[in-house]
Amino acid sequence: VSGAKKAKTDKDDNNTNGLATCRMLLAELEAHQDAWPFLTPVNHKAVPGYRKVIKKPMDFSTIREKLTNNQYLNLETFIVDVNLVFENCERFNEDDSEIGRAGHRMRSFFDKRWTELLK
Ligand SMILES: Cn1cc(C(=O)NCCN)ccc1=O
Repeated sequence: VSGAKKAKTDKDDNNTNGLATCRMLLAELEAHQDAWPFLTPVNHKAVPGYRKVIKKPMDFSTIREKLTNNQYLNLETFIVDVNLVFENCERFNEDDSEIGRAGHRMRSFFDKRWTELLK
């Protein structure tokens, strides 16, 4: 019947909610040589001012945890968290610093990859 709704299963291989794409993108971010500042949560005890300045900390291991716990509805909600990593980095670090430059390189890598994958 034309109106019959297709039952959604996790075997839904047309990747409708983009979670396979999220897994692929996160694996590439984690493997990138410039990922080191972003792999784990910033240690706010070791980084003065971080907790006060950055209201919504985010890092790749937290994103991995959320993905594993099925907390991302779709690619869009995943991209919001990845962009939060880079926004926090730009807010807290000088552009002309090791971590600032790593953040810019990671952001341009990510932008290029997800736009390629979505085409
Ligand atoms: C993203 N970010 C990371 C650090 C950091 O120290 N990371 C640990 C590296 N081992 C400090 C400030 C910051 O914005």
